[in-house]
Amino acid sequence: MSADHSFTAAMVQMRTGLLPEQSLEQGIKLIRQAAAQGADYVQTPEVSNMMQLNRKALFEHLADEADDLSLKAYRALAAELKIHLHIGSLALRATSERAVNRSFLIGPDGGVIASYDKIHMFDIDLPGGESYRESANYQPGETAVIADLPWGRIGLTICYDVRFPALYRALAESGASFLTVPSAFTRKTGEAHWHTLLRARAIENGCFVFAAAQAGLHENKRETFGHSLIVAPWGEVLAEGGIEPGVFMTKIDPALVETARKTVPSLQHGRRFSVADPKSGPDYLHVVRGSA
Ligand SMILES: O=C(O)CNC(=O)[C@H](CS)NC(=O)CCC(=O)C(=O)O
Repeated sequence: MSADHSFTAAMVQMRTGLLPEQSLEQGIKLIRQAAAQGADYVQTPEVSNMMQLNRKALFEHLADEADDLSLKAYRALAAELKIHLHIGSLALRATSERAVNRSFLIGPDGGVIASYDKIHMFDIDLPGGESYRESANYQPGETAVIADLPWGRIGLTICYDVRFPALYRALAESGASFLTVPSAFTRKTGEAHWHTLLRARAIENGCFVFAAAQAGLHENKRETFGHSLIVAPWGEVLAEGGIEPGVFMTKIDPALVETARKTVPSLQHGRRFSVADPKSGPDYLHVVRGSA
C-alpha cells in the first residue's frame, strides 16, 4: 500500500429529516455533487438516514442492516460513482428493544469494507433544558475499528466519541493516518468545543481529521451545529462548512502525516507512565495518587 499520492476528500453536510426516504434523496444529491467535483472519499454525517427524538417513531422506521434501504442505495451509489463512501452512521435495528448507531465504509465496488458501532453514548443534560439519553434507544459498540484505504489507514468513530482522546490515540497507534468523526453536535456544545476538540485530536495524533456534520434546524426541532471540518495533521482547518447543507472538500496530501510527526514526535514519546495497578485500566492511562 503506497500512501504517497494525494486524493480529494469531501464532507457532505446534511440536514437530515424524519424519514429515511427523504434523507436518502438529500444524501444522494450531495454525494453526486461531491463526486462530480472530483471527490475520491466522501463522508456523510451521523444518522444520515433519520433524526427522530421520539422512540416510537424511531422504532417504526428502523430496519435491520440486511434490509436497510439507505445502505442498499448507498452501496449501489458508491459502485456507480467509483468512490469510497463513508456513511457517517445509520440508525439501524439491533434487537426489538434496541437500535445501533453504525457507520459504514463502502468501497468503489459497492462492498462494505468496515462498519463501526458508536461506543460512547450521549447521555447529557445541558443548561437550558436540552437533554439527551442516547443509551435509552441505542446499544453501544465495544470495539475500535480501522480499515485500509488506498491512501493510508482510516480510523472510524462517531460524534460524542471525540471527547475520549484515548480512543483516537489507540487508532493512531494502530496506524491510522485519517481519523473520522461524522457528527450531529448540538449547537450549544458545538459553539463551545467543536473546533477545539477536532483540532486537538488531529494535532496530538499527527492525523488528518474528517468530520461531516448535521447542520441547522431539523424537522424534529433539534438544532445541530454544522461546520463540517477537514483538519490537517498540523492542526490547520483545510475546509469548513457553515450551517447550510452542502459539500466541503479539499485535496489531501497523506505525506503531511509524516511531516507533522517528524516535527513533533509526540506519538513516539507517549506511554511513559509507570503501572501501579494493572486492574484499574490501560497501563498508559493509569494515574497514581500522590502521597504528600
Ligand atoms: O439521536 C439522533 O438523532 C442523532 N444522534 C445524535 O444526535 C448524537 C447522540 S444524541 N449526538 C451526539 O453525540 C452529540 C454530541 C455532542 O453534541 C457533544 O459531544 O457535545
